[in-house]
Amino acid sequence: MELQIAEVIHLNIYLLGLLILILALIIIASQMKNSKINRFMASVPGPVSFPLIGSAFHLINLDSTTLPDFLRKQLRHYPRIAGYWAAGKAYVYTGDRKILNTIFCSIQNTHKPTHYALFHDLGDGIFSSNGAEWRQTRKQINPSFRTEILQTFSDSFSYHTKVFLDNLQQNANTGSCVDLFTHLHTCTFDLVFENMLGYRMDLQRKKLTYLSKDFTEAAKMTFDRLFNPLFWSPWTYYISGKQNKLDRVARSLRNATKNIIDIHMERRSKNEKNSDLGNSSRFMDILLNNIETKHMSVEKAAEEAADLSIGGSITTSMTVAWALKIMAIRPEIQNTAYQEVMEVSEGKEIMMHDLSKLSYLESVVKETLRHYTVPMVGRDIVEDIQLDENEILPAGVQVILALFCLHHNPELWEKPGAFYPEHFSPENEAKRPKGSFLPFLTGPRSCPGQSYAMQSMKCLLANALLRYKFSSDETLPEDVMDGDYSLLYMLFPKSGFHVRVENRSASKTRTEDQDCSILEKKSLPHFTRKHLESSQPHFETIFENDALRLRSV
Ligand code: HEM
Repeated sequence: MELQIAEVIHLNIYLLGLLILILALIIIASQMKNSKINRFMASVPGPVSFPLIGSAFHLINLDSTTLPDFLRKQLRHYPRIAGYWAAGKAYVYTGDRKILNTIFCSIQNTHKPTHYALFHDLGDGIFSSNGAEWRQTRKQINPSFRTEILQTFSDSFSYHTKVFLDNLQQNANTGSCVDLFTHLHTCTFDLVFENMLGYRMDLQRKKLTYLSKDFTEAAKMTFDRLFNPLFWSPWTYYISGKQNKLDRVARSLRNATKNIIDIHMERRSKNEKNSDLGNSSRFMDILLNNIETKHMSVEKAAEEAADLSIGGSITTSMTVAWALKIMAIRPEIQNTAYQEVMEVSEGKEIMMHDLSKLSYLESVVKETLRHYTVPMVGRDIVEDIQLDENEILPAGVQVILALFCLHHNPELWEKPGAFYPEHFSPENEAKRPKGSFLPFLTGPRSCPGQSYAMQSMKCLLANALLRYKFSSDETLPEDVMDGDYSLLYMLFPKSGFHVRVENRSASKTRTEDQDCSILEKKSLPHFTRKHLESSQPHFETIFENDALRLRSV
């Protein structure tokens, strides 16, 4: 008996010893890791840091409207890199070209930080996913952005551009201003729904602008939440009543994408496969194939579709709205772009194959993106990155990658604060070091929709210039960084996108002459006319009911 007790005591001491050893190893490992982080943070400049709160007090006034000014000060004080401590966590902020390119191109460091989870309410798909799930989705969707697929969107671009321009006609020659944003956002929703999800919603034709308005409101709420730590907890957000509102809007977009998927699946089950639909690389086919092979639930596919519709519509519409607003304020830029479009079009509508000839217009789009694109993105560093010979960015820090600072760095841009399309003339582009302009990022987690975006934006702008002249009484600040913006994925002007629209009498374009029914018949890239007509009433009913239900809540 005594022997047994001694054995138990002996065993317990042994286990206790093992436990202490494991704990000691964990503490040493974490200290080693932290000391790496501590060493790195001590080596980079940054604001003073106090125990517990770190440098968080610097962020007290930061919100979606003060962000541009904050970024500007960062650029001035810490042009290369800065370190911040907040709530015991190390944050690194950088707008440096070399560092940005090194981080973006790192295959291991594609993780998005936890705050991206706040965007799950709007769409819980590729935009915020991480690890194996992200890798798998990304690999699968990449082919749906190939040139040969994009080329099939040509008629669809023409059709929706034409509807957008027709809708603007009621504001033409009235002398009063129209806010372009909702018009454009509804148009780019139509484009993404049709080209990516294989469904013609015709929101513009039906004047269903609520999707743009509700979604914009929900996105604004999410960005406000991002800057308000009080609302980061689901509980406080729920109690504030905001979560309910957000859910309602998000449900509307999710229902839309889920209904589109249901319609496609129904067709597939009835063997109504379009000959060029079944195994193609189009985005919707990829989702449907994944559902059929049970690699993805219908709900997950709807989330992916919602994410893509958001990412693809708000960014392109905002860029086009900015470019038109700027050309309205700066007639000399508008005239040069118009002359180029006229030469290329020879009086006809600009089609997709004409776009590569519009180099000045492309410079205008790029200069617009330089100023107003997504100003910053975040990454969690999960594996050490060698920044240069003597500098390692350690795993465990979160980085804020400030494209805004890169795009306004006086060492890279001749006139950083001016709107100057000549920054993108072939000579100036050749002089600038590689990786100075990253509106779509670079590397494995860059924007897959870059070519789609450039083509759809140029198509909208070129045809808009052919048909209308834009003007405005607003002025641009001498230094673009002095403007009043809020963060809405990109920089959104507080004054909106109000411009006057006038018909260009001398240049009646083919778009104007053309009977829309011809375009309607031409512009069905995914389905035959029969497919669209048969499904349209079904979907419209579901969607409009949703709209009514939402409005009545
Ligand atoms: C002017 C237009 C656009 C701009 C400036 C833009 C910019 C960006 C940026 C900066 C990111 C990275 C975001 C981050 O890491 O936090 C991104 C990601 C993404 N974009 Fe775009 N984008 C545009 C248009 C589009 C379009 C038209 C589509 C699709 C039709 C699209 C689809 C996506 C997707 C799916 C991602 C997530 C990629 C991933 O995480 O692997 N974007 N975009």
